[in-house]
Amino acid sequence: MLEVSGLSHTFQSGTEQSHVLVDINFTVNKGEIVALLGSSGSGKSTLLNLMAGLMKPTTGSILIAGQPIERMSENKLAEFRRHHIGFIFQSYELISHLTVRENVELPLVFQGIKPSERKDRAKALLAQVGLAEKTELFPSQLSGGQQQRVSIARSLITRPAIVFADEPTGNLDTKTESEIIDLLLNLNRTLDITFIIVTHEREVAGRTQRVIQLRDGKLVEENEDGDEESVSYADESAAAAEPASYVNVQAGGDAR
Ligand SMILES: Nc1ncnc2c1ncn2[C@@H]1O[C@H](COP(=O)(O)OP(=O)(O)OP(=O)(O)O)[C@@H](O)[C@H]1O
Repeated sequence: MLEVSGLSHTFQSGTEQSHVLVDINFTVNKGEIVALLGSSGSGKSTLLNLMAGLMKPTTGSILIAGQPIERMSENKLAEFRRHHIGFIFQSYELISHLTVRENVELPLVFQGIKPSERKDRAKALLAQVGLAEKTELFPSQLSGGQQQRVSIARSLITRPAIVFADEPTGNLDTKTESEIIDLLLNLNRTLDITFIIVTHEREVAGRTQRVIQLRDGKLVEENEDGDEESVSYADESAAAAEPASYVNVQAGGDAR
């Protein structure tokens, strides 16, 4: 489903080079739900942007559903993303003047699907995420957790091969976070869709089938047996307290 091989990424700012990702290799099978865990500056967003085809890697390859996305033209990539990749963002990214249902339908508008089918599919998915009663409301009339449910429904409406969720519970309280993770686990099981959840929270990562951990741009830990205890977090708090190793990055790079 997703195959990342020999992936490295270097940002260049003037004469400074920052090696943000170094020789990353992993495979995610169809129907898996995987947390991509790492502290701030570890390279999660860069890896996510590469896997989603939003940036080209310096070296290495990314296969999604057998297609090497790093070799695609911008147009082909945009088309590929529209059909095969779903996104869930920390800040929901809903359109405020569209209703909940219209927000969920939007990706199908771009695919030229006729209105009656769009409406049916959006309503079915909204029911599945627990919002059957809210379809004609506007996003501002919903709680944060409900807005994230809308965004989850929108990410699934095209029946994508894989969904990337970027800190999907980052703006939510602990109880709502847990409910949203329950929902993602449930959708993963019932729809057999592959999910990659980017997070810096070990509580979130601890709930997924598998954890891929990044530290300073390198893959440091893999847990494939679903056993939370076998994931080593020993250095995680120390790593979080350290400044990023790429502090020399200037101009254009946010040296965190
Ligand atoms: N466009 C860029 N130019 C230069 N350096 C960059 C650029 N984008 C990111 N970096 C650097 O790459 C490193 C990894 O950043 P990245 O955003 O991938 O980390 P992250 O794990 O997602 O962090 P966070 O959780 O804070 O979002 C950081 O040191 C960052 O400063």
